[in-house]
Formats: sequence, structure tokens, C-alpha cells
Amino acid sequence: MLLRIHRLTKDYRRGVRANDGIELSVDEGQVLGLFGHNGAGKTTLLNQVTGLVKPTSGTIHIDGADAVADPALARRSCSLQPQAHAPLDGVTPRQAIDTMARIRGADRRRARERTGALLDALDIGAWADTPGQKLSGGVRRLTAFCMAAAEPGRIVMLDEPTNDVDPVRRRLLWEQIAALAADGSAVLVVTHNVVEAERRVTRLAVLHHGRLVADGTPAQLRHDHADQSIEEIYIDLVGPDPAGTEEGARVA
Ligand SMILES: Nc1ncnc2c1ncn2[C@@H]1O[C@H](COP(=O)(O)OP(=O)(O)OP(=O)(O)O)[C@@H](O)[C@H]1O
Repeated sequence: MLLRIHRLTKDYRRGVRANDGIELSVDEGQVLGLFGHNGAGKTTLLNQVTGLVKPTSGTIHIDGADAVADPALARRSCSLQPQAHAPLDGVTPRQAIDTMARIRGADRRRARERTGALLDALDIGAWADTPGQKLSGGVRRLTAFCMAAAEPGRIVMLDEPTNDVDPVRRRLLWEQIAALAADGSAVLVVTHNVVEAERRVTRLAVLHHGRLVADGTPAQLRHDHADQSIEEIYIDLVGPDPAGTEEGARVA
């Protein structure tokens, strides 16, 4: 198993328990859709796997190695498209993607080829040499995806990659996500677009106030919930919850 998460808990200061005893394993070739309400703990989970946030308790193993004890291993193994827009002011998409590929170890030729291939695949070549401050939100988002995908780690984590992206390019983006998995990465995709993701992921997991409340293939989850649609299952699992707070569960 490429990524194995065991009883992972994160308490932030001021008493917010953002992740609560999460059990999750993801293998190479899988595309895991990670769903959950605002503040459910999705970004916290990704940041712990990449070694950016230290768990309060629990373990994360990447290819059997302890990633909490070795954050450098975590960073080497993981590519992350953060939720926030990439800071692209003063650089073009081509420069940003190429540079990221080089930083992650691609030689000059491979970086150039991957950059060109991704710009073409997502149909954003027209903006390849436009300064970042002049790009639309969707092209910025797609550029950030390319930066994560150019020389991908064994685990690729994408935090709401389809936001701001038009329907045609969203389809192209999902094809590139599938290509990353076909090349052997485990891909974790955070998204609020349940209906779209249902058709694109091999597995999906649902977080609710920091706890994992569902994990399986779309077909398994539908089977276990009287053949409802994934959207209906999701709404049954996570809301509406008048007791819930935007800030997530409080530590008891
Ligand atoms: N650095 C931090 N310090 C304190 N609390 C934090 C910090 N980061 C996140 N939180 C809190 O932890 C909880 C989970 O946040 P997180 O960003 O992981 O959720 P999310 O599921 O990614 O949300 P969204 O869908 O809105 O992006 C929230 O209550 C949030 O306010």
C-alpha cells in the first residue's frame, strides 16, 4: 500500500479538532475523491500527508516508511496543488511549470517537454507566455495543476483543482488526473463537485467534522445505501446538521 493513514488526529490551538482518528489507505493507480463540508478537515489531512502540518497523534506511512518521523520523505513523495492560488505574478505559466518540474528533478529537456504537453492537454497554450498577473482565475488554477503534475511525486494531492475551470477544460483536467494515476501515482482530489467527481474517481471518502464517515468505490457506496445517488448519500451523511459549527468539532 502506497499511503497508509492510521488513527490520524490533528488538534489546532484554541481547541479545534480538525482530523479525528482517520483511517485511510490509498494505493498507486487510485484516484480518491475527498469530499466534505467547509471546515471538515480535508486540507488539514493533505497538509499532514505532505509533512506541512504535524499530526497530534496517529501515523502516516508512505511505501511502508514513517512519513511523520521523516517530513523530507513526505515532501519528496508528494506533489501538492494548494487550494490558494499559486503566486504567479511576474512569471508566465510556461516558466512556472517548467521551473517546478526542474525543482522536482526533471532535466531541462524533460521539463520542457512535460510543460508543453500539459499546456496542450489542458488547452491553455494561448496563455503560456502571458504574465501571471494578467491571467484569469481558471487559467491560474490550471497552471497550478500543471505545476503539481509536471514531475509528479508518487502521491499527488489536488485541493479543489476544478474550481473556476470551464466545463470543457474540467473534462481535460480529469483526463490528466486519470493519466497521473495510470502512470502509477496515487491521486487524492479534494472537490465539492460531488456529481462530477462520482464519474471520475476510483474511490471516494467523505469527511464530516474531522471524522471519516464513508470510504469506498462509488458502486460500493451506492450498493450500501439502497442505490441512492452519491449526491444523495453525501447529503444524508453530512447535512444538514444544525448542531454543526463552521469551525468544526471542538475537542472534548
Ligand atoms: N492553522 C490553523 N489553526 C487553527 N485552526 C485551523 C487551522 N487550519 C485550519 N483550521 C481549522 O480546522 C478545521 C478544518 O479546516 P480545513 O481547512 O482542514 O477544512 P477543509 O475541509 O479543507 O475546508 P474547506 O472545504 O472550507 O476548504 C476548520 O475548523 C478550520 O477553521
